[in-house]
Amino acid sequence: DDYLQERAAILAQESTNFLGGNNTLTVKEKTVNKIILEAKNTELSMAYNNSRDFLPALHFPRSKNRINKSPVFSIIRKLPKGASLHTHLLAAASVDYLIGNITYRENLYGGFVNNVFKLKFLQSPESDTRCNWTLVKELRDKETAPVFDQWLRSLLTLTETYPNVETVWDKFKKIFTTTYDMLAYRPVFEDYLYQVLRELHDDNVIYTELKGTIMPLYELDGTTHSKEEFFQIFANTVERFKSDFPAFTGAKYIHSIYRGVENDVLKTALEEIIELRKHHPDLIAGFDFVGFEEEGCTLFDYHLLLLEAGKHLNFFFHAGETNWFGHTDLNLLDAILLNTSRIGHGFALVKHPKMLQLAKSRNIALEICPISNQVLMLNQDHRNHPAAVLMALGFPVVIGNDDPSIWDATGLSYDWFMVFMAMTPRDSGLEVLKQLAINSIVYSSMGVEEKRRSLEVWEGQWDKFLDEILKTN
Ligand SMILES: O=c1[nH]cnc2c1ncn2[C@@H]1O[C@H](CO)[C@@H](O)[C@H]1O
Ligand SMILES: [Zn+2]
Repeated sequence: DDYLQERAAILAQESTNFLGGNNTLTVKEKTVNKIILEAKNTELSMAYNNSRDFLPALHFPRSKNRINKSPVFSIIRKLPKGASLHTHLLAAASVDYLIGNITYRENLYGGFVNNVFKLKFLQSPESDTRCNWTLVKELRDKETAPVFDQWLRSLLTLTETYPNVETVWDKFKKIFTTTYDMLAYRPVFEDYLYQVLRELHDDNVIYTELKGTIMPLYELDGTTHSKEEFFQIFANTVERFKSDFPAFTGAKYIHSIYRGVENDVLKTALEEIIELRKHHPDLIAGFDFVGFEEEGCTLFDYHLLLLEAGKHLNFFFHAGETNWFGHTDLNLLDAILLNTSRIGHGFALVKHPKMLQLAKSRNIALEICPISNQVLMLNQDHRNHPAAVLMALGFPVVIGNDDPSIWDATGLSYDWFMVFMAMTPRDSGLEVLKQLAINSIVYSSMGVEEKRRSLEVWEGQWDKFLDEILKTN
């Protein structure tokens, strides 16, 4: 009797501590929860004795089509997920859109610059002398569209397996080199950003924070827009989207530069973004570094500049996106000491109990991007993702999609699926999903009024979602 009591008490304690474990569900939510748990348990049971069928254990490019058929996934697609707070603008729209729409536009040229294939809009191929440009239309006609488009797809995605982290990052970086100039063409940039928001909206996401860099947007005649104009165009596009889709509450920009720049370059970049933010306080949320974390500089290398800039600027640092212990992962410590608002990935955080405690007491949320971690080779099976431990501790976690374009994904639901199926216990259901959605709004950098409105919109969607699940099950 004592034994059973003690056993039950421990289990109860663990489930209360788990992310969302304190949520009490309404009667309606409890009914929906039953439906969700039944679907979850059916899928888990099928995989239990044959873990080859456990979709989160497979490489995403191989599991994607099967996930599309999963009943749990179809519920997650419909579920109002709140926000995506970790998305890189230049890898955020689906590759289908890039290839099927943008690369079919007039005046798009392709050519090899330093052995990397680049795409760019040009009025005449002579206007850029870095290589011999050929019209994409000619390349496509020569090879036939299916062959050429398949080649492009292989260039723009990471769907194979690679020997190690270094080789996968090499290919990953090249993808951005291939598309950068193409996306910096002003009319394309506007359509592209609109499409990014569209795909999130279609996936029942209402708000996002996009990590990007200030692109010198150009016109066909070669004129380029200023940094100020870049933000104006960005802001106008977001506003246009919001007026077309009133349920979408907004998008902000997180300025992101390569983590290997010299100190003087960083100093200028920080001063510049602080200045630009004064003109666009609602759009520019803050600052981050991007790039392979083992490469370039550590946050500690930059800490003096960052301490100063931190008086005027919020940080959203990628940190601890690594399997190493004792060097790269110390970026976590500096991110915390530099007062980061959230941590991107924090894959290594569980190895540092003191930092974990600090992050929790300072209410720093962790942006987890499971599919990114798998494709970029930090782990293979999502059941081994360290975020399961963090969620078990009740640590504030939010889900991001990082670079969905690169793994031929769209929206945020695939990452939610991995978290729900592989990182939460069998009997965790709607209470955890609800908390993940609420977290994404609470830990965003929206102002008080923006948050209030987003929560209100989300609550309306949530109620509709419950009704829809009840109606169709
Ligand atoms: O998860 C990530 N960690 C670090 N850098 C990243 C990640 N995802 C994308 N980028 C980097 O961001 C830039 C595009 O905005 C690219 O340079 C890409 O390498
Ligand atoms: Zn990232």
